[in-house]
Amino acid sequence: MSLLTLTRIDVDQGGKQVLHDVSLTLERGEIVTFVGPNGSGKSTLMRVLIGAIQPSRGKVTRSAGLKIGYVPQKLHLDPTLPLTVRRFLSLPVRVSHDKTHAALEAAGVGHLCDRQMSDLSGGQFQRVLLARALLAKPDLLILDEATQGLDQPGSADFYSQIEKVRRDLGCAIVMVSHELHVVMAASDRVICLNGHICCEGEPEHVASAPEYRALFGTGTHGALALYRHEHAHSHDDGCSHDHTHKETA
Ligand SMILES: Nc1ncnc2c1ncn2[C@@H]1O[C@H](COP(=O)(O)OP(=O)(O)OP(=O)(O)O)[C@@H](O)[C@H]1O
Repeated sequence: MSLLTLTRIDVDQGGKQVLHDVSLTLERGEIVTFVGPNGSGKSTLMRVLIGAIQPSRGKVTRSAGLKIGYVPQKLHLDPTLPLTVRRFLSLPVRVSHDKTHAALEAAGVGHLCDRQMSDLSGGQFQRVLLARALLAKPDLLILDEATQGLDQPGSADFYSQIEKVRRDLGCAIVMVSHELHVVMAASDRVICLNGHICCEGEPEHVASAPEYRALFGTGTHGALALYRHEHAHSHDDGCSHDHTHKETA
């Protein structure tokens, strides 16, 4: 059975229709990325998936007992507050040391357990937020522009960690991002949103679709092809994704 299905949903906000006639099925273990211009309804759709917004029309069907983990864009913590990573993960509900450690390991930051939250880099902080979302062992992990503010190598590393999370834990992953070339390379399916679903499919298919090109131009297609080439290469020799920086700068 599918994890979650949206059937012909509309969402009205502030007297305006933000989403129109959106239908979507999420399967176990797939990575789906939403792209779309500013104001195209991406965050609104994530809120519908989480259950924070009810659609005005249409139907949302969730599989029984579906567990969702959410990684926000950013989280502001008072920098003067002494708070270790371990304690942060135990707020508001106390979590065992083993579970904390397993979640941090899955997010690629097992070594940061005793560090102060205020000392973490942007990339480390987002991975701790990822670990927090993994604590509940979600079937579906939702990331809403989780790499905003990270530089390009930092984002590429973060998304390669996301692929690892999917491999290790088998959860489905839904992401929103503006970093088309980086995110698309990690996705099984890309959905281009502009108030409605303009086009969807495998990354190459969407990147060459006229609807996508009308919104984003043609520039990202070359970058995507390069990234995919480099990406495959990096698995072979074990080097990092840093070289994507020079390819796409
Ligand atoms: N609570 C609300 N009340 C009124 N309008 C809203 C509300 N939430 C969202 N909107 C409007 O809905 C539209 C879609 O917003 P949303 O944040 O979902 O877009 P987005 O694609 O995530 O944008 P961005 O890429 O800039 O983050 C925007 O025009 C926004 O102003």
